Amino acid sequence: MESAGEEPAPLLPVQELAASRHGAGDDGGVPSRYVARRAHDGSEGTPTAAVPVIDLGRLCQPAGGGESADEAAKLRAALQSWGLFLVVNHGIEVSLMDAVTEASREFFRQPLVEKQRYTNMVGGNFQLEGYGNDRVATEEQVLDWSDRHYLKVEPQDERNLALWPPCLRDVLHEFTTKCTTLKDCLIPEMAKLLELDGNYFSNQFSGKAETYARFNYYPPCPRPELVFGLKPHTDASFITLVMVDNNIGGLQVLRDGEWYNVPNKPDTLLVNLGDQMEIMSNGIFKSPVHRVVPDAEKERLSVVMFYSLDPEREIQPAGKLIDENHPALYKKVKIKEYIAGLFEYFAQGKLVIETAKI
Ligand SMILES: O=C(O)CCC(=O)C(=O)O
Ligand SMILES: [Fe+2]
Repeated sequence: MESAGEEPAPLLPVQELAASRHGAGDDGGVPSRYVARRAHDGSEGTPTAAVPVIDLGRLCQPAGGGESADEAAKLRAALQSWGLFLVVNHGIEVSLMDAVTEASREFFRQPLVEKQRYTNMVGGNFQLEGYGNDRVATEEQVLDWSDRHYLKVEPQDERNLALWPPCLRDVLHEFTTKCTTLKDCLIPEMAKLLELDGNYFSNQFSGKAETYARFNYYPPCPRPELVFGLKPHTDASFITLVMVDNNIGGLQVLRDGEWYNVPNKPDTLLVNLGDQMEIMSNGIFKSPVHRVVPDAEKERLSVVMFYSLDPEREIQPAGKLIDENHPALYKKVKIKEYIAGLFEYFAQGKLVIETAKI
């Protein structure tokens, strides 16, 4: 047994683990620490989510007009139902998206010793940034069937370039710039849907607002129905952009107690709302619970950009959305403390948004 407060030893990356297992036994060689659920929990018949596809060029036309109103109506439906949507005509060249995915693949394909140069375990202590797995707090914690590389990309002067592998540097810089333009275009449209000033949310993003990039790698798993690539969670961000390897599904979203597959559409980006938006919109917009299931045969990669407000900022439901018929549903929370809470709750398989509810 571990003594209280002592962290268990770091784990082998799942990529290495997957490569060393050969499907022996009932559990296909999946170690018990990764077994999150019983087989046959109904995931075979998972329906597909009818996730709206939003044309960003039409949505963000400077003069507004009919086409833009159509897209805005679709956006409203998306934000009030699934909490996520796909974006086309998003202004990011397919060649850049492919280059980022390829660079990520190249990073994970390197020998372990190369990747360990960017490890998130420094002197036996877990660091948020870097390559590895999530923090392991207890022996009982159910582990996810994935590895990741996690980097702060904004503010630019807070980048820890020593953790940026050469193969990712230029493409990640360019991708961040493009994703931030996309986010800056989307967020005013969301404010307008709530009848808030168009700049209401944008004004909350100061120069200290933080963006993290997360490169997820999900190796094939001999028994995908027993594990999660990522456990069910909501994102603690304001908004998240996800680029998924074109050919492999696996992302699922929870709605009214039922899981749905999120469809894959080549060259699109997926946008999902985070808890910061749910809180500030007083729950009108939802931060969806989602999870990832690995594939039995194929590896899966995703690149995720988490846009968050300044860690020192406190947020609460927008005053204009509160009146006697619409009481505040969430407490005031400090971003920094909320995000720290996310990692703690995620490790325990719980949702941090519950702590913010009144
Ligand atoms: O890999 C994906 O499709 C989603 C990843 C995700 O939800 C996350 O990194 O928070
Ligand atoms: Fe997520």
